[in-house]
Amino acid sequence: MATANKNLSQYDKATIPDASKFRFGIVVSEWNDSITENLYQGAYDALIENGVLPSNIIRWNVPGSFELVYGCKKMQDRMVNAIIAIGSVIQGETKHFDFVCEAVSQGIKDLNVKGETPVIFCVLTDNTLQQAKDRAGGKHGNKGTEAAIAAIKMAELRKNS
Ligand SMILES: Nc1c(NC[C@H](O)[C@H](O)[C@H](O)CO)[nH]c(=O)[nH]c1=O
Ligand SMILES: CC(=O)[C@@H](O)COP(=O)(O)O
Repeated sequence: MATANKNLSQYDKATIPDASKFRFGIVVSEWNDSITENLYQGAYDALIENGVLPSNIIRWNVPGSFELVYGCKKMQDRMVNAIIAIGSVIQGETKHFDFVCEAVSQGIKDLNVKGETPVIFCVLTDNTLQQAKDRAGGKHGNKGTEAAIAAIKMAELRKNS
């Protein structure tokens, strides 16, 4: 189902595990920070709404989405139950968009394969700034909220596995 047909901020609270004992790392790209700050706020608010203590949320910033992979790799060395990687990649004039998106998605996939701490892919890859705005608290909701819920569910899966 395309994002246009759902709201990224909607979830059934009854299906969310108790997150009060979990610790989360959030690594945030500074590129397109008008978007990434909205994504972070959506993720932070959803974690708090589901019982996570503010002191159990660790935030690090990285320059761009390409550096999310390194930042999340180092975050995996910390005592957190799950990690959220937040970025916004927007198509420019060149093929650079393709290389950044590929590197980040493959890199975060690799961290999930090789590491013990789940890393949630909260990286928007949009054709336009408007598409990014629509998915970072706009008409399609907030991808950060969706990512926080995924992080809680994956932390619970890791605990029970
Ligand atoms: N164009 C975007 C970038 N580009 C920067 C790279 O992510 C990286 O920081 C640079 O190549 C140095 O290694 N990053 C984004 O997050 N979003 C963009 O739209
Ligand atoms: C995703 C990017 O790196 C891109 O926004 C950079 O813009 P350009 O392709 O015009 O250099």
